[in-house]
Amino acid sequence: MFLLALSYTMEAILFLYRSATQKGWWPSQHSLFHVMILVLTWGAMDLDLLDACEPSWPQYHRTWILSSLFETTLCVLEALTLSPLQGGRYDIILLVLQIFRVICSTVLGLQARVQTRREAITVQDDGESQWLLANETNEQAEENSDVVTRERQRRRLEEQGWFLYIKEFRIFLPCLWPSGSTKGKLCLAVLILDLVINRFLRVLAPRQLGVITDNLIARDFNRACYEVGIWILLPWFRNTAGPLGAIKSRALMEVQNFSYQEVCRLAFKHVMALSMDFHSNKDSAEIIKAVEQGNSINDLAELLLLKISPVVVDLVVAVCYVTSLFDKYVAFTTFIVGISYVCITIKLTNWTQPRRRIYKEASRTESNVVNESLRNWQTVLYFNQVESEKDCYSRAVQNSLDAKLAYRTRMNSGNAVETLIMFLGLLSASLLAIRKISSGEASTGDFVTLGTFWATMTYPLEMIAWSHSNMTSIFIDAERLLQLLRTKPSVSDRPNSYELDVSAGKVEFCNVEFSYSSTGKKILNGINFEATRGQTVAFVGKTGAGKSTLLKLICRFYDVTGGSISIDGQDLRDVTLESLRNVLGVVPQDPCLFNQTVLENVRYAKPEATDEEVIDACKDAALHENIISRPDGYNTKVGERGVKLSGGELQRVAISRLLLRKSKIVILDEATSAMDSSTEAQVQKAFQMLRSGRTMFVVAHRLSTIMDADLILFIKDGDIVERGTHQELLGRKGEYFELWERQNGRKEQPAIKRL
Ligand SMILES: Nc1ncnc2c1ncn2[C@@H]1O[C@H](COP(=O)(O)OP(=O)(O)OP(=O)(O)O)[C@@H](O)[C@H]1O
Repeated sequence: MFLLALSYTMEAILFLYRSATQKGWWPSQHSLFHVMILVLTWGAMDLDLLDACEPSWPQYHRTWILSSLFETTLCVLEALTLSPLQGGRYDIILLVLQIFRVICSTVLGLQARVQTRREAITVQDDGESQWLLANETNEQAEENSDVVTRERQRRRLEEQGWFLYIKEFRIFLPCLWPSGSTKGKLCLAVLILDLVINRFLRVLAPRQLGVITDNLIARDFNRACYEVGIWILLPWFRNTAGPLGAIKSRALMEVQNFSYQEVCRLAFKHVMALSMDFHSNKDSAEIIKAVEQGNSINDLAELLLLKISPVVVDLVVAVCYVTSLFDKYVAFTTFIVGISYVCITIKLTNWTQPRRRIYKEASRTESNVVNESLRNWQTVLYFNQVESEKDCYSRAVQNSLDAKLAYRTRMNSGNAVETLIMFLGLLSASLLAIRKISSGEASTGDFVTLGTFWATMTYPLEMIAWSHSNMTSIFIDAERLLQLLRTKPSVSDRPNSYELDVSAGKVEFCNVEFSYSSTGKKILNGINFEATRGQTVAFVGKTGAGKSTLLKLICRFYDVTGGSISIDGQDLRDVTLESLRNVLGVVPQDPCLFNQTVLENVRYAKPEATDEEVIDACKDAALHENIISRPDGYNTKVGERGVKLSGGELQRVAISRLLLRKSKIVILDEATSAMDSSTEAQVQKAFQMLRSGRTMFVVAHRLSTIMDADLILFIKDGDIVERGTHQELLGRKGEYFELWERQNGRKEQPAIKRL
């Protein structure tokens, strides 16, 4: 850095000395460009470094690479203009100084690159471990929350720059590349071909206008008419309604459809595979929104293929073409205006982004508020809170509108600055071109060509800047989906997991301990018992004792934190989740139904079941009469989550599913709690039939329903405090006996403390 500064000082002294002694005080055109480059180089570096509160290696990397590019350009220009005859001592010293600076900035750029990579590896390790930590210890409903993760991603973007940030999105690559589809590949080839043809057409159209102007000035009208014909034809070819445009649109649609489908599939599959701790901690509206916004990643295909890659080609072509028309100075002006435009636009976009984030957040909150209120409509009415909900929603809408206004204001200011740069650029290029025409080195037609071509040249520049801001938006929208995809399920198949083989149906709990990661509180403390085929094990105890948790562990919604659960000697953690869930039949505490017909809901348990099988299952579950009494019978729609059914009917639909599926291991979590006693008695009969040949686990508060269980476990604060059959437990006269007596009215219920 010190050497570079020294070289610049020496150069400044030389420049002043030479101007004063050899060529007078008026600097040459070449010297002016020289100064311009210096200002731009250091301007760009300062902009980048000053922008960050704490400059980091990626920023040094960017600035040195930029500096090295500018210096190399300058050096080449210097070498080209230096003729051996004219080149005096000072010019040669100047050239040597420039070569020195090229070497210095390149070395510094490479060093910064190495440091950037090192930092990246450290941060990645850190990130990975945090994710793994998150999954293994499952610490975080909160830490894993959107706000924290988004904030961390935003910080990473600021600290590491775009390159490393974009790298994180590589998991979307398979969705964008149609590897398995010949049609998709063909469409990509069409798009690439269109790009190549378009590059030629972009230059030919302005050139044609110049040729027409020259012909008109030369009064060669016949030739001018012919050239006009070609001139009209060229834009038509390029037009979206032209033949090329139509083919391209079709191919683009295919590619976009492919990526859209792939992203949706990937997101859905991943979210469905996530574990219960994730689903119980996340707001489903938030997840849906994330998947929806993640679809904007599809636009990436279009952006990368059709917007960014052609821009580089267009810029090179523009510089070469303008050089051939006028000279390297006009071309260089174009180039410099382009670079400044892009740099400043990127800076302005970064300046606008925080407001965009706030706006997005506010609009998400707005949709969450309305979602929550609608979902809890009944609760709102019970507590007469319509007014307060309305106020809350109005506030959310107002916040969203304010945030939108702030974002749009910043965006418009940025646009004004960008347009100003382009106007100034056009002005300088036109003045330089007029100088060439006045000296007879270029024709009037060339000026017309430049004017028309400027619009063509500015388009790629605008496209780079637009792509940057658009890409920022795409990535921000996709951030949420990225978080989801990076969240690994806390319960998943182990690398060597195998298919569960159930023969004796022996389920064994061996010193099982468990605590939910979100609270860390121990729920189960060393549970031991076993059950074999044909046996029914019932869990009883006070609410919150840990009964449902035991059932969730059999389903492996969570992994035990101590001890083990096995089925026929196979540890649940070693078998595949799919094979485990294939042998389980569950009636949960709060069954959920799809908003479909009763028939479809029951058949969900066994898609290949015939209508007769479904009806038989419903009859066994004492549901048949209720269904046929409805006008649409089995085709009655049950409403969202089954709201059109009573609590008892809902439970019976769930029981019908279970009876239809005939699983080897049956789990009933207060399956009949919402039924009247006569319906319950009918359902119990069905359970009696189901018992034989199956291992059954039952949680029940009404002890009369589990009296004939082979083993009753009384759970208290995560421990089995009593075990045995109904008669044995009654004989023990312990906690179970007390509960039984209370339920049968022979003992007083504990007094409810009055407030
Ligand atoms: N997802 C969860 N995260 C954290 N704690 C939980 C979670 N689910 C349950 N708990 C807690 O674990 C304890 C045991 O809950 P569990 O549902 O197993 O009780 P239970 O005996 O089935 O109660 P009930 O008879 O009321 O259904 C309770 O204190 C409960 O608050």
